[in-house]
Amino acid sequence: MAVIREDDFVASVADALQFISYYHPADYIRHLTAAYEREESTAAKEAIAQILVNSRMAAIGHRPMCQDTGVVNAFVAVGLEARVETKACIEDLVNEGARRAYLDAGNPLRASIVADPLFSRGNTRDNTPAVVHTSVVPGDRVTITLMAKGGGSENKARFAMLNPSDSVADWVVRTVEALGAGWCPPGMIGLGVGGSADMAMLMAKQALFEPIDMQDLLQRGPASKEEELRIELYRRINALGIGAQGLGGLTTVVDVKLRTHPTHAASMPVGLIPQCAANRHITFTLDGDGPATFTPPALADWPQIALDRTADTARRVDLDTLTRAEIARWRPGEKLLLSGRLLTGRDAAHKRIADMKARGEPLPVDFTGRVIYYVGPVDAVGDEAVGPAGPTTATRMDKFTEMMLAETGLIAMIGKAERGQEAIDAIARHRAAYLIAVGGSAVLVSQAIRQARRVAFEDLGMEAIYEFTVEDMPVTVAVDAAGQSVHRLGPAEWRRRIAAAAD
Ligand SMILES: O=C(O)C[C@H](O)C(=O)O
Repeated sequence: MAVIREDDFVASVADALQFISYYHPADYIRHLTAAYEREESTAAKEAIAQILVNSRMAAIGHRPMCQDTGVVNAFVAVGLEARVETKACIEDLVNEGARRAYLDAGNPLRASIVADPLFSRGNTRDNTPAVVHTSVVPGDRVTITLMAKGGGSENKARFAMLNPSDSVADWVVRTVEALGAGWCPPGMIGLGVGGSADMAMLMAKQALFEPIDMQDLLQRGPASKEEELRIELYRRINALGIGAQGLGGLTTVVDVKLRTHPTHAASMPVGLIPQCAANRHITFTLDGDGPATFTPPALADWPQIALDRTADTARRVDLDTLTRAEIARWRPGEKLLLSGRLLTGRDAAHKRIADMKARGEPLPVDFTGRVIYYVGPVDAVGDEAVGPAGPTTATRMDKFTEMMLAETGLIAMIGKAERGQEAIDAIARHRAAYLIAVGGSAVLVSQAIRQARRVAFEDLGMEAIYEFTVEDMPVTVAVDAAGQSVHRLGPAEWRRRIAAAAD
């Protein structure tokens, strides 16, 4: 009987979570590189290039590839003949491993979990608790699959109870079309079909652990009806033209993964979970022979890409003297290099600002003439000004946009993904602008941040308001002062082009 020591279990979970925070799986890099080489849309190609360069920087620097270091999902399969030498339960062991990994002094990961989700939503400060699923299997080993799942892609999980005669493919394509870009394409779509409502969602999550092999599948051809469906969905989703970061382009998904299970004759449960560019998961086995070890990928797995950072192709912007007149000259799709000071703020800060305004209280920060960056950064280590600090989904801030522009003096915003009509109307009304940085390129973005200091709402942890001083921070104009949106123009154009090429 294999005897697994408690500390080997905990240390293996901690090491694995550290490992996946900075190493992308090789299959994702290979498929993303193929997408980069194929991409014809300039904006989408640049976004994929940034994700690949960022991935290499994270691997070299051992810093998180994305500032959203995720919620820990653990699937623990305990062999009936294995013995884990502990008085704790499996969930506690996973949580202890997560705590160690997220509080690691050399590479602290971001604490994103809030307790009491309905009311106080206080940050637990160590990213626990994890979501733990335990099963009992034959054998004398313990096999653990860990995933650190980002909030932006998890937010776009969907479920439908279809009729048995309905087309699952049509539902999936319609659903992905409506997701927008908050899940940070290009990535994968995990599907679970059958079982019960809860099982379909679980299978959709587990499908994302399977190897990414769409390029091989396309080459060898389908060997089953499931593989035929995967190819159909891969082609139809990419034909939507959504593209990297929703900018319009050829690749929205690099693969579609599928699990199925027998179901009731009356039912067709379908779960859909997208996986963003921060594709972090790993499986290892404990056999009583010490903690698990993890083999780093070879740097040769990453393509060598030089990003275009010359001022010839980008407008330089001084944030400290920025005026509405200057903002009015920006055009959708234009590249900007920002220098100077900006403020940060995301979900919890916006809610608190709105509540304070409603109560007539003065704000602790003056937003007049300022630009806000929607971000929750990772804490700094060594000589970093701040840790990885990529954008968060701006769409969640839409409902606060009119208030921020009308009542605080704010003149522009930076985030990722599309804005809804409510926010676009507010932007046009106030002659403001919305800029985007590339989601999933957090290390790269943080290179432009020279100084960072918390200026308000310290109790919100990573959701506090910071002031960043940036130098040549690359962004793209996503909604201009006239209310034109690249997230509408780009996908519409690439959908047309892809359809024309198919005729
Ligand atoms: O929490 C974040 O930093 C980002 C989030 O995962 C998002 O994609 O909106």
